[in-house]
Amino acid sequence: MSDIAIDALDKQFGQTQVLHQVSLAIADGEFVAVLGPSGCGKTTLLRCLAGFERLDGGRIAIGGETVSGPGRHLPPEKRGIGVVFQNYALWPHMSVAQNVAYGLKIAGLPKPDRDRRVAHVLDLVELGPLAKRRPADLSGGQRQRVALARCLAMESRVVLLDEPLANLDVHLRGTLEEEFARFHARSGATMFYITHDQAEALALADRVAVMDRGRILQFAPPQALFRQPASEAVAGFIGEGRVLDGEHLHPTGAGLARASVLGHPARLRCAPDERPRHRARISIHPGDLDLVPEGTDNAITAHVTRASFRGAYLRAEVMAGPAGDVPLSLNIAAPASLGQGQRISLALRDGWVIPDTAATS
Ligand SMILES: Nc1ncnc2c1ncn2[C@@H]1O[C@H](COP(=O)(O)OP(=O)(O)OP(=O)(O)O)[C@@H](O)[C@H]1O
Repeated sequence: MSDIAIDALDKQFGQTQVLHQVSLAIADGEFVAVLGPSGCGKTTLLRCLAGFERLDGGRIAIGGETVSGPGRHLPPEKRGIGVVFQNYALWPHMSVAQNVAYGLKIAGLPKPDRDRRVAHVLDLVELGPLAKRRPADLSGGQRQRVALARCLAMESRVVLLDEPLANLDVHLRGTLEEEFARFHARSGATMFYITHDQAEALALADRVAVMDRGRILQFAPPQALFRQPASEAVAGFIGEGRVLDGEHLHPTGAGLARASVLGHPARLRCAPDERPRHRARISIHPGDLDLVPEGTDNAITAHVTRASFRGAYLRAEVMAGPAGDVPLSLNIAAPASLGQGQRISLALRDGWVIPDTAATS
């Protein structure tokens, strides 16, 4: 088993606390992405997990065995972990096959077994014909696959990936995202994937840990982060989210509620234990707003500040609400045309009442 239990992890560099009470319970074989802005502590968390850093507090267990904790620090090579770094950390003087075989050689696997396993994993990542090439003669994507082949060859049950797609072009990123998904399906390994790119995190992971300033804000499946953000910070961070004021919130049962948003009644989703309150904060996304004919009942009025052509749809930035001072974005299916300054009417189709964590029960 290679489940990972991170419990109340603290880490500081000098006087600076970089990780605060980080706890994550990751299931065996799960694909977890850690998403957060630059400097929030993602790489430090990965390095703690890999054993490159010692903890200042808390505990990490892999497959039930404590690898870091009070009085214990298992060295990186004893953790059964494969790491794919941003630069892939390939040996420049070794061929593709030698790079993949290196760990097996150190582990003492006899040469015939080694050769067999290397040939097999190079086939899996479709690099068999390039086995004799040096890393310098490979594309970024091919180097990436060598790094993955190395994890496959070592049969790592846990694979840590540190921004593996950074520095690659958009087309290659798409192809390699599929590569990771295939690698995960094939190996069944527990994957821990660091990124600051939310599209990547949401597309790949079973669950995403959203991190900010050394703390985990929410750890949930991509859909839940998008549809039920736990806080304003997550709501504003995921999927071009906007947070609006709601008034006179009335839960109506079954996770639904009514409230006044931008001066008009709205039907919203909420937590099942949500209570009536005067004020609430509402999470919405561009897809929750529809253009409706002028004069539609309860429509929100807005004026267009910018409209841009995006191929399949038109993207509109508008100012909405009774005072025309609330910025919103929406996507309108093509063909459509909107001009700057044009007055439009909108309907709010969906929204999520952000739970009031300060509420007393
Ligand atoms: N060895 C170190 N000594 C001192 N400070 C460090 C050290 N390593 C990281 N830090 C600091 O810890 C904080 C978190 O860094 P970390 O690299 O974990 O962030 P990150 O989220 O991975 O950022 P990025 O996405 O830019 O790589 C930063 O403020 C960084 O400057």
